[in-house]
Amino acid sequence: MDHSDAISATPSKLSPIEQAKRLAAYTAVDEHIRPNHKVIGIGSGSTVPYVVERIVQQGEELNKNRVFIPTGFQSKELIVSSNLSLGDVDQFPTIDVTIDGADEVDRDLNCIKGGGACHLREKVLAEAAETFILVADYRKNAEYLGTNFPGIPIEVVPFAYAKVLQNLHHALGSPNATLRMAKAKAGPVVSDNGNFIIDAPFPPETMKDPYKVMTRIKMLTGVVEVGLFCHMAQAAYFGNQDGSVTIKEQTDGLVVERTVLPP
Ligand SMILES: O=C(CO)[C@H](O)[C@H](O)COP(=O)(O)O
Repeated sequence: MDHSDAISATPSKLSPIEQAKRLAAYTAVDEHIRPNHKVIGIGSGSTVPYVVERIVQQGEELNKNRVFIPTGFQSKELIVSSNLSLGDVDQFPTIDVTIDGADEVDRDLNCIKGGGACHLREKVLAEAAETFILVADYRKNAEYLGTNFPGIPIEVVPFAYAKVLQNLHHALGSPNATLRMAKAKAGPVVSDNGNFIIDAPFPPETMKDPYKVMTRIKMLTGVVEVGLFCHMAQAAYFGNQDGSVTIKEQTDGLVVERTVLPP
């Protein structure tokens, strides 16, 4: 199977955005999930089901000897419903490859994550992985973070949320930081870890140095994890509208870009 499968399979059933997600996911799996990989981290979001779909297509023979580590409730369900073996990072603190979605990726492969409030576990699985790969559609491919996805998701322990919000508003330069509210429940979003999520937008100048802003936020007492992943990804795959895939990858300490053209 190759890149063309992601374009040809039931095209009419998928919207152009969904096709772009699937293209990215299939290409990333084809290039990074090898027969010798036995411990695989599965991220969260709407692109990741295509990652699992492609892994399942690699066949039972390969998958029967593998264990899959989820980043949260959604990916756990995905692994179980795909009849793949479930593990956890406390059993497997070293992961061969983790593939995950992203809310935005910059030219240096830094990214914003946490749109689905899963970024604590996602960062643990990214850090535990020998190789960490991002998959997304073309809308997530940006020069700088904060271009299309303005807020940085921040997981906080519930009793500290008001103090952290105040720190963000008055000391860190994010006057519009807000507590993320649930859509089908009264009150705030509660993460898989029982915590709250703050979304903190920062001015473009600040976002040009995501590592600096990440460390400043992380130093606030009450913050559990920041949805900025700096210097972690080896590559990011973006499915494009024309059926091509743009790949940004680390090569000899530099991020280089290549394109896989449609068949
Ligand atoms: O960080 C995440 C969840 O916390 C997701 O990976 C991110 O929101 C991307 O999701 P999608 O593939 O639906 O665009």
